[in-house]
Amino acid sequence: MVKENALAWAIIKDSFVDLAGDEEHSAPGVTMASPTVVLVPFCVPGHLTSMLDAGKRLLGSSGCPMSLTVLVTPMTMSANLMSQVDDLARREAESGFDIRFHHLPAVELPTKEHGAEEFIMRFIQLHEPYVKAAISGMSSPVAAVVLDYFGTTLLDVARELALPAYVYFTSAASMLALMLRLPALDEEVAGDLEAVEGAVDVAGLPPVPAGLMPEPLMKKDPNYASFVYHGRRFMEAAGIIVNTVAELEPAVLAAIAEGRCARAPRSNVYPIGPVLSFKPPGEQQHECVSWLDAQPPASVVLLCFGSMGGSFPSPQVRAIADGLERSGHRFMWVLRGPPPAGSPYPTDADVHELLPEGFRERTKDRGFVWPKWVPQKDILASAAVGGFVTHCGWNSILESLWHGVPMAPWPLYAEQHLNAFELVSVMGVAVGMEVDRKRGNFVEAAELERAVRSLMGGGSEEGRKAREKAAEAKALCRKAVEDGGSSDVSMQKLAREICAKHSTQGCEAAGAMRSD
Ligand SMILES: COc1cc(-c2[o+]c3cc(O)cc([O-])c3cc2O[C@@H]2O[C@H](CO)[C@H](O)[C@H](O)[C@H]2O)cc(OC)c1O
Ligand SMILES: O=c1ccn([C@@H]2O[C@H](COP(=O)(O)OP(=O)(O)O)[C@@H](O)[C@H]2O)c(=O)[nH]1
Repeated sequence: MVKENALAWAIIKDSFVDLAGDEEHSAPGVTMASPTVVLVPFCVPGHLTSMLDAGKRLLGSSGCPMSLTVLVTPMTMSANLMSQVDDLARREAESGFDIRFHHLPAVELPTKEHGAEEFIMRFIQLHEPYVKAAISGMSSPVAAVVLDYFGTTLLDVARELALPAYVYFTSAASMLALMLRLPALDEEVAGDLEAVEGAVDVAGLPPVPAGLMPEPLMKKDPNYASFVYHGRRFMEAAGIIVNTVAELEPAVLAAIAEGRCARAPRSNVYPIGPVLSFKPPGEQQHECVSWLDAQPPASVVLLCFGSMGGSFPSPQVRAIADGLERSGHRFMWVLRGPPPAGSPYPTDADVHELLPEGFRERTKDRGFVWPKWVPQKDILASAAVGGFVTHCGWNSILESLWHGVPMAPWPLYAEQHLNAFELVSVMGVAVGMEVDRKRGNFVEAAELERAVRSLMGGGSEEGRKAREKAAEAKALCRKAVEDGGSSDVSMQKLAREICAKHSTQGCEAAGAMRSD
């Protein structure tokens, strides 16, 4: 089972290795004369690929010719991640988009005495001189800088260079609203949020039970302080680009725009989602997808728990197995092995060792247990999948909604309890499931059985509503990214704004860079 604080730390310990370099990869023959938008992602796959895909959409929507320059920060680079970035760079070089990857030098790691998010913030801050030097030395005029939401310290660099800076938010608008609310909430609540009884008020959301707050917000430590810091600094950005769909989170987006979350209106928020990174076509069909192809429509419940989940202690594995067996439904269960010491990422599972005796034999005609990484997007695209038991990572949620698959939320870490709350209590696209956060997010077998039955058509009103709402969400998501849809319009507005700022502020920025 994922231990939330330990997990956050492990992510960092695993990810940070010293790697230096300043190679650049770009499309052959590309000249960088057009203005460039500089992306500064948090270099873990979920953040990097999402920002890159959003950037490509920006190029596609832009009225003026623009290129992208990705500043690759080796701060979060494991050798594996590094090679993934190189693959990505190679693929992009062939994609025809005008994209350049610029590797920043490694910096000395700060001490790790506090939590993961505070560490990330300070580490990004240490990159300031390199980011500034890289931007100042670019051969193309810089139109704008786009920062990861953990990287708001770099707003200082953008200000010094007189460049418009945007924040790219890879999670839900509800989490954004909470972060914008934090500076005021911090003053209102004297002690730790975990001691708050009842609910936390976030405009645009129903009262959020305090027990569902993201883990780093529970205790007022430096880690918590980093979230308050980002929440405050979001207000300085030229705009916040959010991977969400206006029609999925209308109330919370309105509250942000009208200044009911922060102390001032935050009008330049651009919901441009869903930004989903699809792999290039042509790869061989995965075994899981082949198995699904042989199942009836909407008959299989998928259980998959994100990049860091899927490994559970044996009482939980037994409870899942019992719950699935008793539900009587078809299932595809991505069961992973425990992460190696110091890593947050699960290993391939030894299913014979992990599963209760006889379980596979008894369920072989209707169940598929897969011990490794799966192509989750392809699986959710299968007509056979009728429900998704998910850890509620925001990317997984968007992928599920894109395919109209209703969910049963099993949040594990980060902001996922808040996401789960929104799915059930606001969007209505999920059936609630009781997850005992105090017992390491334990779910009892009978509770899983109940949720799966409800989700998959056991006659419950909640399940029927979730299926109906998920189908509606699918239509909303697809419409949003079509020409003239809300996300398309939002992206065009952003592109126009960047072009307009560039033409009016270009001279000022060029002056600021030259004088450095
Ligand atoms: C949004 O609030 C939180 C996010 C995170 C968090 O931290 C993190 C750290 C890493 O070193 C690597 C990561 O991949 C990672 C991811 C992450 O959040 C997830 O990001 C996804 C986008 O890639 C998506 O938005 C998911 O919903 C997030 O859960 C950690 C955290 O507290 C520990 C947060 O409160
Ligand atoms: O076995 C897996 C586990 C995860 N994913 C993908 O990894 C991403 C997970 O991102 P999310 O925001 O849901 O959660 P996180 O892993 O950041 O907690 C999503 O795109 C999933 O489709 C996948 O393809 N196969």
